[in-house]
Amino acid sequence: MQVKTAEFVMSNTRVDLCPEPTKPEYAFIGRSNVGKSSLINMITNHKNLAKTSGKPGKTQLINHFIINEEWYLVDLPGYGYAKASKKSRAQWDQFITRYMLERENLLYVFLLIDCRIPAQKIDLEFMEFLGTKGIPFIIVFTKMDKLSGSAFGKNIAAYKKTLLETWDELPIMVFSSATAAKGREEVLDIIEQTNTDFVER
Ligand SMILES: Nc1nc2c(ncn2[C@@H]2O[C@H](COP(=O)(O)OP(=O)(O)OP(=O)(O)O)[C@@H](O)[C@H]2O)c(=O)[nH]1
Ligand SMILES: [Mg+2]
Repeated sequence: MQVKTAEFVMSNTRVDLCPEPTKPEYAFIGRSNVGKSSLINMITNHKNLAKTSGKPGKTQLINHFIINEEWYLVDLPGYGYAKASKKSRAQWDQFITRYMLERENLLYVFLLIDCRIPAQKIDLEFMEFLGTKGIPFIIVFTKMDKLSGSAFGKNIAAYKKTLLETWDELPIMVFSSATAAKGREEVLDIIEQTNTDFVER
């Protein structure tokens, strides 16, 4: 699939203020600094569509982008930022949980994992939350360019093993690098294949 147009629509913290849920939506979530905003830019081929930063905690709101005037990509704030205050963590929990549960046009969540880091409790718990609520998700391993092929293979094998301790089968997985433009076609293919599942309620 080709990305012909990609435009910013709006930012907010409230589901009821998001765009009308009349088009399929795909959200990007994961720990702060994992590369959510960078991946959105890479996929859409727009350098600065989503704001990125070397410092964790850059994205703070629910950001909607419309692609080809047909579907939404949503950049979300990350979780697990050690320096975030208790209050801001509680706020994150509240509005992200609401978004996940109430956003009726949300088709898939892309859950990003840094391929260099061993399985983290916070990510596994978030997957469990999605599983319990029946929200379909895809794992995207990020920053592949930062590891050699053998270290990467070893880390992914260990991650799969951890997942199989709780899940009967592995979710779909995509391996990506925003700097090396890897994983773009895979993500776009998933979107193309699932777009048609959308039924307006
Ligand atoms: N080498 C490399 N660096 C990356 C990649 N993806 C993101 N980065 C870098 O990682 C940092 C964080 O990227 P962001 O895209 O802002 O991360 P985020 O998940 O949106 O972070 P928050 O909005 O703070 O939750 C930036 O310095 C990016 O340049 C990648 O695939 N490879
Ligand atoms: Mg971000």
